[in-house]
Amino acid sequence: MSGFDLSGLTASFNGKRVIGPLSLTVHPGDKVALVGKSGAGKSTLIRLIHERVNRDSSLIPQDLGIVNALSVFHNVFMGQLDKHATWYNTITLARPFARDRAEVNALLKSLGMTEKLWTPAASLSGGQRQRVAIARALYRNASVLLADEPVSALDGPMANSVMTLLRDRFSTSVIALHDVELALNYCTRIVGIQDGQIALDQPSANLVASDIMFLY
Ligand SMILES: Nc1ncnc2c1ncn2[C@@H]1O[C@H](COP(=O)(O)OP(=O)(O)OP(=O)(O)O)[C@@H](O)[C@H]1O
Repeated sequence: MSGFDLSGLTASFNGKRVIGPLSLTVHPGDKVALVGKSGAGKSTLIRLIHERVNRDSSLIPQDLGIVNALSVFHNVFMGQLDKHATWYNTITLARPFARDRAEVNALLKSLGMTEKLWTPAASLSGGQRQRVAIARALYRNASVLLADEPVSALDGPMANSVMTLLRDRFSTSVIALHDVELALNYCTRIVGIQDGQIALDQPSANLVASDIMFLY
């Protein structure tokens, strides 16, 4: 699966509706940026989409989901935990296989983090932790990327290099982004969220940054 057609998406907290009901169709090859002001419902929508497409997606959540007690290697390896037998995962915990070490190392190299393979995640910086979550999503290699502010802790050049990597590695994606320029440069479709509803849905090619500002 690389596209999806979801309807009846709703979320409420304490009896207050924060998303929907809304429908979202994502075609194979769509690279969707979710934009909108803080609290508009972007993270909630990413979570709702993930609940529906789950195993077919690579997820980068806003809280990253990093396990501090584990090494960088093991955090990245978790991206494929459900693809291996239990015995394989158990052996990997103590003594990772050379093929997996090489694959994870290559991913970390593309993210400028080779020397951190065996570092405990607890001792990483915020930007390094974010890159571990990105490496985990790349390692999972699902057909769809769902990401919530995946480059918010990275400096400008690194943010651009990671967005290029994600664009090239995932043909279909939905990425919540607060940086409108990144959204326009790296995504093919802009979906604007306002008060839990879709207030804008246009190809990026038809838009400039000022067209999106009414959402903020
Ligand atoms: N666990 C929760 N309990 C109560 N309210 C919540 C919870 N999670 C989100 N909300 C509320 O739902 C609304 C949408 O939140 P959400 O995190 O989806 O927004 P967002 O667009 O991703 O914001 P940001 O850009 O700041 O991350 C907000 O009003 C928020 O306060």
